[in-house]
Amino acid sequence: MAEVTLSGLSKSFGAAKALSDVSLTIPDGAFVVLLGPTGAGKTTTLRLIAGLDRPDAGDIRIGGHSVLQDTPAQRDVAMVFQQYSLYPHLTVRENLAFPLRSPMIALPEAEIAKRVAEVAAVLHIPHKLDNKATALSGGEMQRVSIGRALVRQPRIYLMDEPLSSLDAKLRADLRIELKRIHAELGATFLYVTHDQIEAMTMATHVGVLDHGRLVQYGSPREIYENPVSAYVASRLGQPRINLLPADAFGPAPPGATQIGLRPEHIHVGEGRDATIRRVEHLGDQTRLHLTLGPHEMITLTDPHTEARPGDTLQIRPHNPLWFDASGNRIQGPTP
Ligand SMILES: Nc1ncnc2c1ncn2[C@@H]1O[C@H](COP(=O)(O)OP(=O)(O)OP(=O)(O)O)[C@@H](O)[C@H]1O
Repeated sequence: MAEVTLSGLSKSFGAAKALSDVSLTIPDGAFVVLLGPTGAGKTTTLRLIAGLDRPDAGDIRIGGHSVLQDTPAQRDVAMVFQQYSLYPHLTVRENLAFPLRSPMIALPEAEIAKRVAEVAAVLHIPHKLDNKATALSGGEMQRVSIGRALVRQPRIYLMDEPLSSLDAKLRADLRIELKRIHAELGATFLYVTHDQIEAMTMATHVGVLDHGRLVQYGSPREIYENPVSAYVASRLGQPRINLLPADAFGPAPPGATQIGLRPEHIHVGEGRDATIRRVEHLGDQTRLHLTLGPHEMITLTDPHTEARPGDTLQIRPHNPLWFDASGNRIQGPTP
């Protein structure tokens, strides 16, 4: 286990700047989730820490020691990719044991057998241990990929959307398992996901990347409740935060050009008339799609709502977020 410190990390690929001056400390035992749209630099960050790419500038320290001169194996980190990477001709048992037989680790066979059995149980694949990797479903292969990282008990786990190819049930099960492994082993995780629920439920810290820059780093709650910009605010929250012209409900604080409204910022029962366009029952939430003058918004409502498309209701903002012309957050009173 170890603290990871990135200082002034930059990386370009030709003319494309993948990371710009990223500084970030991942405390020992933290579960850090990186968020950002495609191309923001998430995978590049993981690859630099793993030693699969070299930064153009900056330093990477693990446990206080710069690892820039270390090989990937010496760094003692395990990376799980979005796409499974198994040896197809080996069985699941052999795939899981493989990292433990490398010259740098070379554990006794009895210890290997024990770790393989433990990890297979965690990932619900003990009955598949003697199958060839090619005889597995996609979800099973991905579990074996995760298992290959877990058996090693590295100092740091780097995971790049490891659950995105799995079905919803398995994803939910493995989310709980990963969180349990994190809590039990006290391991340090750096984890990339586009999945809201993974970010909110697993992260101790969230880092938001925008075009290779780290724009905010804090607890999931801080990022959700106190975003520094409209961009950050749009990264968390389902439905997504509604961004409307600042004067959509009346006077706005000086400098504000946009008002940001999450469902909890929308008070229903008084204010401006909004028309219901659609009532969307998603099982775990019921969404109202609203039209407010020329604007469209989405909010949440009671699952047993009697509301119908075409109905009108009154809404007003309640402690909304305000943003200036550059999208930066500004503090302001509720109008
Ligand atoms: N090997 C490479 N060669 C050229 N350009 C690259 C390479 N790897 C990454 N890039 C570029 O660097 C930028 C950041 O890429 P990166 O893969 O880190 O993004 P990401 O946030 O992980 O995106 P995604 O969510 O799609 O995985 C992108 O513009 C990408 O095209």
